[in-house]
Amino acid sequence: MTAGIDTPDRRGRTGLDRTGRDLTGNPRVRVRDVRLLSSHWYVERTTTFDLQRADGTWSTQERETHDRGNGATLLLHDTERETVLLTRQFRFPAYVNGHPDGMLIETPGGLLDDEDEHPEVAVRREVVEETGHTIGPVQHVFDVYMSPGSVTERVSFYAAAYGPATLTHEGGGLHEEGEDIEILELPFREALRMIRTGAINDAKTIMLLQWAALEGPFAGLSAR
Ligand SMILES: Nc1nc2c(ncn2[C@@H]2O[C@H](COP(=O)(O)OP(=O)(O)O[C@H]3O[C@H](CO)[C@@H](O)[C@H](O)[C@@H]3O)[C@@H](O)[C@H]2O)c(=O)[nH]1
Ligand SMILES: [Mg+2]
Repeated sequence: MTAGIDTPDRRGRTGLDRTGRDLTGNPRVRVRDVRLLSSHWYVERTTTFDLQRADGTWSTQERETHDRGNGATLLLHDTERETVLLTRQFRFPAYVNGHPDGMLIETPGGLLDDEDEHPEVAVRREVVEETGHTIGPVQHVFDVYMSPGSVTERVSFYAAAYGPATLTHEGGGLHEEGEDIEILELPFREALRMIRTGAINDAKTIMLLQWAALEGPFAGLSAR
């Protein structure tokens, strides 16, 4: 008996070694075996598959995947005041890999509750929890694989307006889940400058700020 396969793991999951076995979308890929390596909080697997090369010959590959589900994130913008609302929180994976203090400036967001939750529903919940703003209409921007060689996560990106009228809660994240999130309002131009200096160095945040400048709510506003 193995937790996560035939008995529930610490998060109640079973059958974790079945993921990927029934894929049929690509005739040049044949999944042979899936091994569960870990299901402590997120799920690590190694999958053996045959892959047909462009010249028609087949090779066998083994690839590890880190599966933590999918995520969603959102840029809060105030086009009148030319500001954005970002979060700041401690991120251990960045801290352990060279970030001076691990305090990352990010657009709010988080993981979907499960694979059936719509990312727009998830992003509204995360934005209220983290910033206190209950947003109106949201604009879908793009869906992105952030690290496709190893991490399965697909992140859905959105944007929405915020202002005094959307502030309904306190924000700051869920204390019972260990979240302690600062809210940071920045002039949009200042946020763009912070990408240049490295003060903002989270991928999703940079992507949304640059999208906003290129073709989003701040298109046409000079970055200087
Ligand atoms: N015990 C435990 N708790 C964890 C662990 N990893 C995360 N958590 C908890 O799980 C929750 C995750 O918070 P979310 O707001 O849902 O996710 P996030 O970490 O902010 O961001 C995720 O989504 C982003 C996309 O918007 C991603 O960019 C980011 O990498 C991450 O996947 C937090 O309460 C955190 O404390 C872990 O290893 N152990
Ligand atoms: Mg979050």
